[in-house]
Amino acid sequence: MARRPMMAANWKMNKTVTEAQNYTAALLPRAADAEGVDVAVFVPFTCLHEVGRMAEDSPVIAGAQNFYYEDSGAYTGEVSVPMLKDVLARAVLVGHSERREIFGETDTLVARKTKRAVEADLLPVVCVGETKEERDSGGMWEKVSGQVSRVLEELDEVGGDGIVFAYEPIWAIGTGDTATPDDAQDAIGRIRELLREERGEDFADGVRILYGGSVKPANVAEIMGQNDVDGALVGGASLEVDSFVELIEAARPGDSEDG
Ligand SMILES: O=C[C@H](O)COP(=O)(O)O
Repeated sequence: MARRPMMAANWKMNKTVTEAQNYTAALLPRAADAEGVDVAVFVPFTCLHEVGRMAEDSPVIAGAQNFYYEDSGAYTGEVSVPMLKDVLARAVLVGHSERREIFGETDTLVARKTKRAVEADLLPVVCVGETKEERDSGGMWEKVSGQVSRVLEELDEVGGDGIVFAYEPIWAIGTGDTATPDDAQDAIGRIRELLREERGEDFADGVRILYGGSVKPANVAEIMGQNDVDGALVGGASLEVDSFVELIEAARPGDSEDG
Protein backbone atom coordinates (compact mmCIF):
# COMPACT_ATOMS: atom_id res chain seq x y z
CA MET A 1 0.00 0.00 0.00
CA ALA A 2 1.33 3.44 -0.86
CA ARG A 3 1.37 5.58 2.26
CA ARG A 4 1.44 9.35 1.95
CA PRO A 5 4.88 10.60 3.03
CA MET A 6 5.20 13.07 5.90
CA MET A 7 7.97 15.57 6.54
CA ALA A 8 7.79 17.00 10.04
CA ALA A 9 9.76 19.82 11.63
CA ASN A 10 10.33 19.78 15.38
CA TRP A 11 11.56 23.19 16.44
CA LYS A 12 12.08 21.95 20.01
CA MET A 13 12.71 24.94 22.37
CA ASN A 14 13.54 27.41 19.61
CA LYS A 15 11.99 30.53 18.03
CA THR A 16 10.21 33.59 19.34
CA VAL A 17 6.77 34.53 17.99
CA THR A 18 8.34 36.93 15.47
CA GLU A 19 10.77 34.26 14.27
CA ALA A 20 7.89 31.80 13.99
CA GLN A 21 5.84 34.28 11.93
CA ASN A 22 8.74 34.89 9.54
CA TYR A 23 9.41 31.18 9.15
CA THR A 24 5.75 30.31 8.58
CA ALA A 25 5.26 33.14 6.09
CA ALA A 26 8.24 31.84 4.09
CA LEU A 27 7.21 28.18 4.37
CA LEU A 28 3.54 28.35 3.41
CA PRO A 29 3.88 29.28 -0.29
CA ARG A 30 6.72 26.82 -0.78
CA ALA A 31 4.99 23.96 1.04
CA ALA A 32 1.87 24.48 -1.07
CA ASP A 33 3.81 23.06 -4.03
CA ALA A 34 4.73 19.91 -2.16
CA GLU A 35 2.16 17.69 -3.77
CA GLY A 36 1.78 14.28 -2.23
CA VAL A 37 3.57 15.11 1.04
CA ASP A 38 2.06 15.96 4.43
CA VAL A 39 4.05 18.80 5.98
CA ALA A 40 3.86 19.30 9.74
CA VAL A 41 5.54 21.83 12.00
CA PHE A 42 5.74 21.08 15.76
CA VAL A 43 6.30 24.37 17.51
CA PRO A 44 6.58 25.69 21.09
CA PHE A 45 3.28 26.51 22.85
CA THR A 46 4.12 30.22 22.81
CA CYS A 47 3.91 30.47 19.02
CA LEU A 48 1.40 27.68 18.32
CA HIS A 49 -1.61 29.96 18.01
CA GLU A 50 0.18 32.21 15.56
CA VAL A 51 1.48 29.33 13.43
CA GLY A 52 -1.92 27.61 13.64
CA ARG A 53 -3.70 30.76 12.51
CA MET A 54 -1.29 31.40 9.63
CA ALA A 55 -1.46 27.77 8.47
CA GLU A 56 -5.21 27.34 8.98
CA ASP A 57 -6.20 27.44 5.31
CA SER A 58 -3.04 25.77 4.04
CA PRO A 59 -1.97 22.15 3.80
CA VAL A 60 0.68 22.72 6.50
CA ILE A 61 -0.24 21.01 9.78
CA ALA A 62 0.49 23.05 12.91
CA GLY A 63 1.35 20.84 15.87
CA ALA A 64 2.34 20.97 19.52
CA GLN A 65 5.30 19.20 21.09
CA ASN A 66 3.54 17.97 24.23
CA PHE A 67 0.31 18.01 26.28
CA TYR A 68 -1.35 16.32 29.27
CA TYR A 69 -4.21 13.84 28.87
CA GLU A 70 -6.67 15.41 31.33
CA ASP A 71 -8.86 18.15 29.86
CA SER A 72 -8.61 20.65 32.72
CA GLY A 73 -7.85 20.92 36.41
CA ALA A 74 -5.02 21.34 38.90
CA TYR A 75 -2.09 20.41 36.65
CA THR A 76 0.19 23.43 36.94
CA GLY A 77 2.31 24.01 33.87
CA GLU A 78 0.38 21.60 31.65
CA VAL A 79 -1.71 22.15 28.52
CA SER A 80 -4.69 19.98 27.47
CA VAL A 81 -6.11 18.71 24.19
CA PRO A 82 -9.04 21.21 24.15
CA MET A 83 -6.50 24.00 24.70
CA LEU A 84 -4.38 22.78 21.78
CA LYS A 85 -7.41 22.55 19.52
CA ASP A 86 -8.47 26.03 20.62
CA VAL A 87 -5.19 27.41 19.23
CA LEU A 88 -5.65 25.45 15.98
CA ALA A 89 -3.23 22.57 16.55
CA ARG A 90 -4.02 19.58 14.35
CA ALA A 91 -1.27 17.24 15.54
CA VAL A 92 0.94 16.61 18.55
CA LEU A 93 4.23 14.88 19.33
CA VAL A 94 3.91 12.24 22.02
CA GLY A 95 6.79 10.74 24.00
CA HIS A 96 9.66 12.46 22.26
CA SER A 97 12.88 11.03 23.74
CA GLU A 98 13.67 14.42 25.28
CA ARG A 99 10.33 14.22 27.16
CA ARG A 100 11.09 10.65 28.22
CA GLU A 101 14.76 11.12 29.14
CA ILE A 102 14.82 14.66 30.59
CA PHE A 103 11.30 14.93 31.99
CA GLY A 104 10.78 11.32 33.03
CA GLU A 105 7.78 10.41 30.86
CA THR A 106 6.97 6.73 31.19
CA ASP A 107 5.61 4.29 28.60
CA THR A 108 2.27 4.37 30.43
CA LEU A 109 2.02 8.17 30.34
CA VAL A 110 2.93 8.19 26.66
CA ALA A 111 0.30 5.53 25.93
CA ARG A 112 -2.43 7.44 27.81
CA LYS A 113 -1.58 10.65 25.98
CA THR A 114 -1.72 8.83 22.66
CA LYS A 115 -5.17 7.46 23.46
CA ARG A 116 -6.43 10.92 24.43
CA ALA A 117 -5.10 12.45 21.21
CA VAL A 118 -6.79 9.74 19.12
CA GLU A 119 -10.10 10.19 20.96
CA ALA A 120 -9.94 13.94 20.30
CA ASP A 121 -8.98 13.55 16.63
CA LEU A 122 -5.63 15.24 17.14
CA LEU A 123 -3.01 13.39 15.09
CA PRO A 124 -0.41 11.89 17.43
CA VAL A 125 3.15 11.36 16.25
CA VAL A 126 4.40 8.85 18.80
CA CYS A 127 8.17 8.72 19.26
CA VAL A 128 10.08 5.59 20.20
CA GLY A 129 13.77 4.73 20.23
CA GLU A 130 16.69 3.29 22.17
CA THR A 131 19.75 4.78 23.87
CA LYS A 132 23.30 4.01 22.73
CA GLU A 133 23.83 1.73 25.73
CA GLU A 134 20.68 -0.22 24.91
CA ARG A 135 21.76 -0.62 21.30
CA ASP A 136 25.32 -1.63 22.22
CA SER A 137 24.08 -4.24 24.68
CA GLY A 138 21.66 -5.79 22.18
CA GLY A 139 18.58 -4.34 23.89
CA MET A 140 17.31 -2.16 21.03
CA TRP A 141 14.33 -4.26 20.09
CA GLU A 142 13.26 -5.01 23.65
CA LYS A 143 13.12 -1.26 24.33
CA VAL A 144 11.40 -0.23 21.09
CA SER A 145 8.92 -3.11 20.97
CA GLY A 146 7.98 -2.44 24.60
CA GLN A 147 7.28 1.21 23.82
CA VAL A 148 5.17 0.37 20.76
CA SER A 149 3.26 -2.47 22.47
CA ARG A 150 2.31 -0.31 25.44
CA VAL A 151 0.78 2.25 23.08
CA LEU A 152 -1.12 -0.45 21.14
CA GLU A 153 -2.47 -1.91 24.37
CA GLU A 154 -3.89 1.49 25.37
CA LEU A 155 -5.38 1.98 21.91
CA ASP A 156 -7.35 -1.28 22.06
CA GLU A 157 -10.65 0.48 22.75
CA VAL A 158 -10.21 3.44 20.43
CA GLY A 159 -8.62 1.93 17.34
CA GLY A 160 -6.02 4.43 16.36
CA ASP A 161 -5.92 3.84 12.60
CA GLY A 162 -3.81 6.49 10.99
CA ILE A 163 -1.62 7.34 13.98
CA VAL A 164 2.00 8.05 13.13
CA PHE A 165 5.06 6.56 14.80
CA ALA A 166 8.55 8.07 14.67
CA TYR A 167 11.55 5.83 15.27
CA GLU A 168 14.28 8.03 16.68
CA PRO A 169 17.38 6.29 18.02
CA ILE A 170 18.46 8.57 20.85
CA TRP A 171 22.14 8.28 19.93
CA ALA A 172 21.38 9.80 16.52
CA ILE A 173 19.46 12.85 17.76
CA GLY A 174 21.30 16.12 17.38
CA THR A 175 24.63 14.31 17.16
CA GLY A 176 25.21 14.27 13.42
CA ASP A 177 25.46 10.51 13.93
CA THR A 178 22.64 9.33 11.64
CA ALA A 179 21.52 5.71 11.66
CA THR A 180 22.46 4.05 8.39
CA PRO A 181 19.55 3.67 5.97
CA ASP A 182 19.75 -0.08 6.69
CA ASP A 183 19.51 0.52 10.45
CA ALA A 184 16.49 2.76 9.92
CA GLN A 185 14.81 0.23 7.62
CA ASP A 186 15.60 -2.65 9.97
CA ALA A 187 14.03 -0.95 13.02
CA ILE A 188 11.07 0.52 11.17
CA GLY A 189 10.40 -2.73 9.29
CA ARG A 190 10.34 -4.57 12.62
CA ILE A 191 7.95 -2.02 14.09
CA ARG A 192 5.62 -2.52 11.11
CA GLU A 193 5.84 -6.29 11.53
CA LEU A 194 4.89 -5.90 15.20
CA LEU A 195 1.92 -3.73 14.22
CA ARG A 196 0.89 -6.44 11.75
CA GLU A 197 1.11 -9.20 14.37
CA GLU A 198 -0.80 -7.18 16.97
CA ARG A 199 -3.38 -5.34 14.85
CA GLY A 200 -3.49 -6.98 11.43
CA GLU A 201 -2.48 -6.19 7.90
CA ASP A 202 -4.67 -3.15 7.22
CA PHE A 203 -3.63 -1.32 10.37
CA ALA A 204 0.07 -2.02 9.79
CA ASP A 205 -0.10 -0.98 6.16
CA GLY A 206 -1.86 2.28 6.98
CA VAL A 207 0.37 3.52 9.80
CA ARG A 208 3.12 5.88 8.77
CA ILE A 209 6.47 5.42 10.47
CA LEU A 210 8.97 8.25 10.30
CA TYR A 211 12.69 8.19 10.99
CA GLY A 212 14.30 10.87 13.14
CA GLY A 213 17.90 11.58 14.08
CA SER A 214 20.25 13.99 12.28
CA VAL A 215 18.23 13.96 9.04
CA LYS A 216 19.49 16.66 6.67
CA PRO A 217 19.39 17.44 2.94
CA ALA A 218 22.55 15.39 2.37
CA ASN A 219 21.15 12.12 3.74
CA VAL A 220 17.37 12.39 3.35
CA ALA A 221 17.08 10.73 -0.07
CA GLU A 222 18.81 7.55 1.06
CA ILE A 223 16.68 7.35 4.19
CA MET A 224 13.44 8.06 2.29
CA GLY A 225 14.44 5.38 -0.21
CA GLN A 226 13.87 2.62 2.35
CA ASN A 227 10.67 0.61 1.88
CA ASP A 228 9.15 1.08 5.31
CA VAL A 229 10.31 4.66 5.97
CA ASP A 230 7.41 7.05 5.35
CA GLY A 231 9.09 10.32 6.19
CA ALA A 232 11.19 12.09 8.78
CA LEU A 233 10.90 14.01 12.03
CA VAL A 234 13.61 16.64 11.85
CA GLY A 235 15.09 18.86 14.53
CA GLY A 236 18.19 20.89 13.64
CA ALA A 237 17.78 20.85 9.86
CA SER A 238 14.19 22.05 10.11
CA LEU A 239 15.05 25.34 11.82
CA GLU A 240 15.92 27.09 8.55
CA VAL A 241 13.13 27.22 5.96
CA ASP A 242 15.44 26.56 2.99
CA SER A 243 16.79 23.39 4.48
CA PHE A 244 13.31 22.17 5.57
CA VAL A 245 11.92 22.83 2.09
CA GLU A 246 14.75 20.74 0.59
CA LEU A 247 13.69 17.91 2.88
CA ILE A 248 10.04 18.29 1.88
CA GLU A 249 10.97 18.17 -1.79
CA ALA A 250 13.04 15.02 -1.23
CA ALA A 251 9.98 13.35 0.31
CA ARG A 252 7.77 13.87 -2.73
CA PRO A 253 6.64 10.57 -4.23
CA GLY A 254 8.91 9.61 -7.07
CA ASP A 255 11.77 11.75 -5.75
CA SER A 256 13.28 9.24 -3.34
CA GLU A 257 15.96 6.80 -4.47
CA ASP A 258 13.76 3.73 -4.80
CA GLY A 259 10.72 5.64 -5.79
O1 LIG B 1 12.40 15.46 16.74
C1 LIG B 1 13.43 15.44 16.11
C2 LIG B 1 14.53 14.60 16.49
O2 LIG B 1 14.78 14.68 17.85
C3 LIG B 1 15.75 14.72 15.64
O3 LIG B 1 16.49 15.88 15.93
P1 LIG B 1 17.75 16.22 14.99
O4 LIG B 1 17.24 16.24 13.58
O5 LIG B 1 18.23 17.57 15.46
O6 LIG B 1 18.76 15.13 15.20
